[in-house]
Amino acid sequence: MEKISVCLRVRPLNQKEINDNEIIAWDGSDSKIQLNKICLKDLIAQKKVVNSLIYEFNHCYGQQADNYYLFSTSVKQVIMQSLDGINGTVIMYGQTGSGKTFTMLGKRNQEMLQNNNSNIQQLIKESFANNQYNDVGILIYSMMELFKQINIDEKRQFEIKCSYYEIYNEFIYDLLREENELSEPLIFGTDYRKEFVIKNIKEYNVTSIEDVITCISKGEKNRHYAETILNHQSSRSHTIFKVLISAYSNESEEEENFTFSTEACINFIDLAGSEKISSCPISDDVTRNSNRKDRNKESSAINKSLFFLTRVIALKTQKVPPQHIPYRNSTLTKLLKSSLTGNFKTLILLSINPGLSQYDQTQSTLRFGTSAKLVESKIEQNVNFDASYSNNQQKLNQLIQKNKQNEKTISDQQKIIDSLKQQLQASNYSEILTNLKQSEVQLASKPSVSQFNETDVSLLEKTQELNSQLQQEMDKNILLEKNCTELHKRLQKSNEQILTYFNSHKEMEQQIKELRLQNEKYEKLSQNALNRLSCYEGQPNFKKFSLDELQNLEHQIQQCLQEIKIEKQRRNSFQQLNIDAMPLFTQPTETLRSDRSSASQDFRRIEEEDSVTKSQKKTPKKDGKLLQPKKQQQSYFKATSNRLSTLSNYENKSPLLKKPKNRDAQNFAKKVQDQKNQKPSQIQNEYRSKSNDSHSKQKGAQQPQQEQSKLKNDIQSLADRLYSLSEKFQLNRDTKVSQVRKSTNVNRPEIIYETESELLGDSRSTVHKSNRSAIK
Ligand SMILES: Nc1ncnc2c1ncn2[C@@H]1O[C@H](COP(=O)(O)OP(=O)(O)OP(=O)(O)O)[C@@H](O)[C@H]1O
Repeated sequence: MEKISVCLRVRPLNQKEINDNEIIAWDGSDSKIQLNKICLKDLIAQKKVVNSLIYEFNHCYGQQADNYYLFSTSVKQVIMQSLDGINGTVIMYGQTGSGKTFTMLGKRNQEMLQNNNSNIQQLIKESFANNQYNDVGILIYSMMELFKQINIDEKRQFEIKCSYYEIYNEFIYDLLREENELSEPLIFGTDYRKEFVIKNIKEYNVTSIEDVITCISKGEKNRHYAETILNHQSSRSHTIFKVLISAYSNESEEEENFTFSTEACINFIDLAGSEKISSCPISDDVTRNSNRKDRNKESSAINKSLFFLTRVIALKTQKVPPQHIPYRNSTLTKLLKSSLTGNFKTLILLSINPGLSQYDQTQSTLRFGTSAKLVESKIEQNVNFDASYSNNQQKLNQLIQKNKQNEKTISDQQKIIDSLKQQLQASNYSEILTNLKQSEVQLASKPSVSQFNETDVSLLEKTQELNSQLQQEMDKNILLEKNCTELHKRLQKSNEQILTYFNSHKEMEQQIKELRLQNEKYEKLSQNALNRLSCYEGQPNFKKFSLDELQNLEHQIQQCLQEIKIEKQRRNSFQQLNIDAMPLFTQPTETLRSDRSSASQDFRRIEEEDSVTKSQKKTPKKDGKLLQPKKQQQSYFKATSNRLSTLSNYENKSPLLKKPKNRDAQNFAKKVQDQKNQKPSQIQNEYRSKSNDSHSKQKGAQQPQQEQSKLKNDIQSLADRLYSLSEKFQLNRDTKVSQVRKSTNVNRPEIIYETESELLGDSRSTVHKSNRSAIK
């Protein structure tokens, strides 16, 4: 047993109610609703309530909830179960103007139906696009869902039928009938289960949502509306939109030889307003234009039916329900009997106006809902095993019809043959003969009546089978096409990737080529080195190295080379210094020369003076230079002659210094360098002595010129630096070479020198070599 679901929807206040300063009386949550504190106080003061009442339902939808949300959270499950043969009923209950029709049909759909505009697809599209889910009602959303599920179900075939009728003044009217038949009320009968059924109601086959809209549209036109003050378009009848869903399984149960099928119906019931007549005043216009008696009659019929509905529910929910429940008291209860007694999944949607002024009506709706939710029903699946039989019966009828047609064709053909035969007997026309033959052939190709009966059934089955196979193949084809396009896309992507890989592969090949060349070069180098190394293999101290040792050795050599390189750079800078210093070297030579000539002149003059002094025995003149004492003169003479001899000595030893002043500076520097490389210490000494000589001569000559002394100083410092650097350079070299020798135990300077020049790319390896030997 399953309890009836009861949900509540609270509509927002409309503009008129806002203008009238209507107060919202109710606070709702997910499943509960209660009077808010301010209104509760008021009502307690008015002695309408004693304390707060909390009403609880399956779901409470607030003012913001829309139709689609309501459908998806409550109605959808009823629809889904109907596809499996479980009946369903969705009942809208509430006072007039509380939003029952709004929920059932939707805001814009309602207008659309009244304006003969049936572009439902457009409306649905727009409502989804604009998030206006109140434009369409739960009925359309349900039917949409139904068709959606049917279309994706491959194992079953469905047949959907719709009927639309109303209970007006306790009479049932078929809303889908033509206008002239509308006034004829329908009557009740009972089916084999003793359930009430409406006789002769029209059922329309529907295959799309458009078909459904056509039905509703037709019904809405015929529906009885009347204007009340509470609601401009108040429904004055209970309307029922009934949907019959029959499902046939495609897979027959071999053993039992029947086709499994289910049947279910869903009733969408929009009840008329549940208000009391007293609280439902009729507008003046209506009073003027129509019969007030009619309106009262309508209202009393509505109220009566709703009263009996409430009563039935109350009886059913008693602790011990009475054996007899008076369903027959009203048309509505008769109709709802099956929905309330069992085998129906029933959902009651209560709608309320939240205004304080509508408190009594709302309270009555809430009470109805509270008792309704206690009603239990036994839900079972409606399985119809007879459906296969009726289905087969239908097929048989079709075959019989076909046979009849074929029989007629055969008899027609026979008649033609007979007439042709007669013609043939009358004359021997070949044309007639051929016609006859053709007719006979045609006739032979047609199955006989008896044959037809047997073969046609199997043919039909085969055709169906082939059709389904064809469908399957087509589906497969579509799938394959999809896969193909997908694969094609992937292939394109892969091609692009291959192209990029190809390009990078090309680049890498080029790089590999270059690396190979380098490798070859290095291999050659290492081969050369190995060859040279092999020369030493025979030597007694030769030791074979492990890879680590060789690597270590190589590292040391690299370090040594690095230092050599630095020394080289230093030497280059010395060269540059030499070039810069060249004019300084040439200058003192010239000065020395002039010194020598002036000194020899002085010497001669002193000798002359000496001889004159000797002969005349006179005191020397007072002009300084010539008035020196003899001792001084002698020592000066001695010093000068010493200096001169040193200079000439120096000139003999260093012919380069004798070179004229305009000699090419570069050449000079180079040769100085060469000389320095050969005998650095000797040259340095010479420079020193030269410098000293020059200094002392200048002193002796008493020609203290500042410039000259500065130049001399410069030369001296340069010479010193050159000397020390050259010494240092030699020392470094020797130390390194001896270190390497020590570490390798082999005396093989050639290897180092050659490797150095090869690795540094120095074309002057021979110079280094010779230099090295010189240094050694
Ligand atoms: N949830 C809602 N949001 C906005 N407007 C609503 C809502 N519910 C109802 N309305 C408006 O309230 C008015 C009355 O609604 P509706 O006609 O659906 O009431 P009803 O309960 O069907 O009344 P009756 O029983 O008299 O037919 C309509 O103008 C409708 O647009």
